Amino acid sequence: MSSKGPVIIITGTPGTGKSTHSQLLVDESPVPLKHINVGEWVKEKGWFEEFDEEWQSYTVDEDKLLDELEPVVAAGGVILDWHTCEAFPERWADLVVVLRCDHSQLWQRLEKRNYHLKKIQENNEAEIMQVVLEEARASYPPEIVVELKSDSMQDMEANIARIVEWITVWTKERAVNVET
Ligand SMILES: Nc1ncnc2c1ncn2[C@@H]1O[C@H](COP(=O)(O)OP(=O)(O)O)[C@@H](O)[C@H]1O
Repeated sequence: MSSKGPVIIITGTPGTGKSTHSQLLVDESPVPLKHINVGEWVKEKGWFEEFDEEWQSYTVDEDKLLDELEPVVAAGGVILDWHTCEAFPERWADLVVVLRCDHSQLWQRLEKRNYHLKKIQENNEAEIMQVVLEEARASYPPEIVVELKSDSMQDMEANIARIVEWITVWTKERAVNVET
């Protein structure tokens, strides 16, 4: 019997609901899951090379990040929550969830976060052009990439139920010990 839970990547444009979904999944998953907010992790550990004032973003030290994540991922039972997913090796992921959001809703969510206008525009355009979805599709096999709408609380509830169902089936198929 294996005790390894799945590795789930939750990705999407900032503000689409990755962290909120991840927290709910940690609470509702039938197997223990560890939520790694990769952006926060990078900042906490100082794994970035420079801060771009104009775009208010970091250039991440990806080699360092991947080295540190490798053993965490190998242990299984992880949610990787990040606005990009192409840096992660294909072999890591059991499921890749791409959250999508209506652009006017996204605009409001990012405004509430006090992002400056340029950053709101950049993210909103990326969402309209489905940049993260295309990136996920280019990086992982199509059967493990799932696009989910995250406009409302109802969407979120349905998404969580669906992912919990997926985890239940996945763990049963692999006879994962759910008692841990
Ligand atoms: N499906 C949803 N319906 C309503 N509000 C949502 C939904 N998903 C996220 N939110 C809200 O949008 C904001 C951004 O969510 P968050 O999970 O922090 O996004 P991300 O981690 O993708 O940046 C939060 O205030 C959250 O409560």
